Amino acid sequence: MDEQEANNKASRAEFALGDSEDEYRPDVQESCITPANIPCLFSRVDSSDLIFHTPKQAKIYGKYLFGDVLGEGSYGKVKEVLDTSSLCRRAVKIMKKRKLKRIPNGEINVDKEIRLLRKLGNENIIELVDVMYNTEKQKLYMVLEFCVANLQEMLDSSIDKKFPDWQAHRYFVQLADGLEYLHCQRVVHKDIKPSNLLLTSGGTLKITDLGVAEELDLFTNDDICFTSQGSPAFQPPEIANGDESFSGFKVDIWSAGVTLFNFTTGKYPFEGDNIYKLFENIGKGVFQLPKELDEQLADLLNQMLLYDANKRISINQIKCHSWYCRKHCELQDFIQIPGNNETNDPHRGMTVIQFLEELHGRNNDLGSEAEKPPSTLVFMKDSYPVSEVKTLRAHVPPPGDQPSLLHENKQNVSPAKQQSTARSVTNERLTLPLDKKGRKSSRFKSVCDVS
Ligand SMILES: Nc1ncnc2c1ncn2[C@@H]1O[C@H](COP(=O)(O)OP(=O)(O)OP(=O)(O)O)[C@@H](O)[C@H]1O
Repeated sequence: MDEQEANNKASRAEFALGDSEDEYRPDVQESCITPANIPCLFSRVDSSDLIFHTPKQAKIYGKYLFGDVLGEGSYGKVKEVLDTSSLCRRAVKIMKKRKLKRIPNGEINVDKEIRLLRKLGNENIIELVDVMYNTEKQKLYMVLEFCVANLQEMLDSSIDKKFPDWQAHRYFVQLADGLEYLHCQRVVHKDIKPSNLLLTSGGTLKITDLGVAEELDLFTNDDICFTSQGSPAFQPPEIANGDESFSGFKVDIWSAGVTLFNFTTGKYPFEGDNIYKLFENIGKGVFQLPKELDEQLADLLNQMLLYDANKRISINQIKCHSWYCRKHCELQDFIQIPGNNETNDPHRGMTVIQFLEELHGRNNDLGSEAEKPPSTLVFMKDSYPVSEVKTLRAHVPPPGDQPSLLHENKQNVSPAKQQSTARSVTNERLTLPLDKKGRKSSRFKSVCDVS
């Protein structure tokens, strides 16, 4: 037997297994390898257990580069996108025509939402940036300003499902501003609830989802409505009792009252095992406020959840109420925006980065540490074009190089600097009146060249 053959024999024997699946016996002779032993070498896997990880492909539609799914509603998915011309982070609601046809009033509601959002413009109302229609795929894209979270997610993530008083007050003030604007434009929202209140990374509240909103006749003096399609737990007694007509504005006041109740107690004023029981309870209008609740807050809630809509507090009166006008000390810890469970990202960073890297390459090819372009922490407000960011230090790549990209790159920043930056951001946000988030990642990005 020559040396080569001896080596082969030895290596074959190395893989001959013993009785136990994990035990291998280098001493077992080649003759011991039989077809019966083979299953021990390759454990059997059912085809249904096989998961193929096909790499995600970058997708561009129009000038938008698509990122991950942000959430899904009854009308369709909402995805994060990057406007490649302005470098603004956006959200796009994708709706299939076929699905809209199956939803009662689906197409009418979407048409109405687009029409309304196009004409509205207020800091506390979500901005519609663009609308696109793909005739081939029969899909409608509503490009919206980007928000980092909705208030329902934040409530769900907190231990007792509520906000501290001052944080609830901060959101409620913005909700009242947004509602006041809508009512001045003679628009009744009809579906105010925490999941329809979004937050930008700067902590600004945005009222969204105007799919069931109603634009009142400009030439009449009243706010009488005849239909409602809002979420049951947030509906007032006049709707639960099936009144034929009702004041639209007072419906929004009631829903905002249920929302404030939920913000501050973690509960709902009316509950029921099914919609009939729930409407029966709302219809009676009797609810309990927790005894420990702040007196002024209890008074405001009682006035917002007044059974008689004619006597229910108006938005102007809310803005003069003592709880509303009072300064609220930021004593308790605030409820932070939870991380993204899907992507395991505690900071909800930009999900388009992976696709930018796929399209333009990673920054692996950078030379030595000394040759790397400077990496700078910049304040990047999600809705501002990067060109407006004063602290941005642009690296102009040599001709022929790939274009520079926005890239999250914390490695180039010392841990001490990261920590101190995070601290100052948190403190800064705590003192800002509209700030709620207090986290660094979505606001702070580092910019480095990727070539
Ligand atoms: N502009 C946005 N920025 C970031 N996330 C958003 C934006 N708009 C919606 N989302 C998220 O996408 C998800 C789906 O929103 P969508 O408005 O389609 O449905 P919904 O209001 O949750 O449900 P439904 O439409 O059934 O009432 C939600 O989790 C919402 O927080």
